[in-house]
Amino acid sequence: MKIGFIGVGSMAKAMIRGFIKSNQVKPRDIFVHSKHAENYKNFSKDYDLNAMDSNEEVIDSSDYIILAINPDDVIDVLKNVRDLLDNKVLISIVWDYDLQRLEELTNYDLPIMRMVPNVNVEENSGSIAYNYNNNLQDNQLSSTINTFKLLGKMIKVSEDKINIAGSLVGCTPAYAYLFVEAFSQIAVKYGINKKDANVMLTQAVKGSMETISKSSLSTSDLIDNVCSPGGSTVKGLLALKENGFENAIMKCFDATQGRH
Ligand SMILES: NC(=O)C1=CN([C@@H]2O[C@H](COP(=O)(O)OP(=O)(O)OC[C@H]3O[C@@H](n4cnc5c(N)ncnc54)[C@H](OP(=O)(O)O)[C@@H]3O)[C@@H](O)[C@H]2O)C=CC1
Ligand SMILES: O=C(O)[C@@H]1CCC=N1
Repeated sequence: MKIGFIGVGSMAKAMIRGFIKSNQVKPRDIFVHSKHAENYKNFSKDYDLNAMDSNEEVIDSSDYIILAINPDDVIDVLKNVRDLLDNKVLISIVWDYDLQRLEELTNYDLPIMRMVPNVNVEENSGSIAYNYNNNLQDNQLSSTINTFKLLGKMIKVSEDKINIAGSLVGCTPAYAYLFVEAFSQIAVKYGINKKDANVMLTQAVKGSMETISKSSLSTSDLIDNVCSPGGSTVKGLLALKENGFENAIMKCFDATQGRH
């Protein structure tokens, strides 16, 4: 499968690194272009990709085109390439651009898949919420899913829920990093060096996520299991609640749902 990237920013780079780490996608089957030559040419050289001189050339060389640009650039970019997309599959990772808008900006026959990935795709442990329009053929769907499964878990979501799923999938890594960063800073205050604190915290968080995904217990039961009666955990938990942890999470999530 020849994969083209229009835009080679943080997310495209994470996807490309994930594809290469999987050993299932050859660097020479990846074609890239972005706005600034110094950005995409250096990256392309580092990974032995095909650096193309224009978005048009990316499309010409690829079967599956990943639109990996920011929402404000979509209208201009698609205006210039919409007539070149015949017989291609467009995969958009653009935040808050629904399938209907993408169809309006291209042509109504184009197979389009919409995805919200997260940066963990770089380590092949990402998640990708996705949906697609009716123009996508079964073989296009299965080959896309088989390829993107290399990057992590694929989760099909209806169009009316994809922004909500997108916040859960796409934004959460930053909050998880902040959670670890906040605890590691306090560990430094108590005299543990940050590197050791990060090792301990990362393993504790990773193990907890593993437990959530494998256990038959609900998350609230799992919390209860950690809280020994009269113990430290419940005191910490109540301190979190008293200081607005859950309210802060709610505000955080609401903020991610603001339209651009
Ligand atoms: N970062 C994340 O974790 C996630 C991001 N997304 C979505 O993915 C999209 C990209 O995000 P992200 O990678 O973080 O953003 P970046 O700002 O890092 O990357 C944007 C890319 O778009 C390129 N670009 C801008 N104009 C053009 C153009 N005319 N032609 C070709 N390329 C162009 C830029 O080029 P150059 O580098 O040369 O300046 C850059 O490579 C966004 O819509 C975002 O919402 C979705 C889920 C998660
Ligand atoms: O911050 C953003 O808008 C993008 C979408 C999800 C993660 N990064």
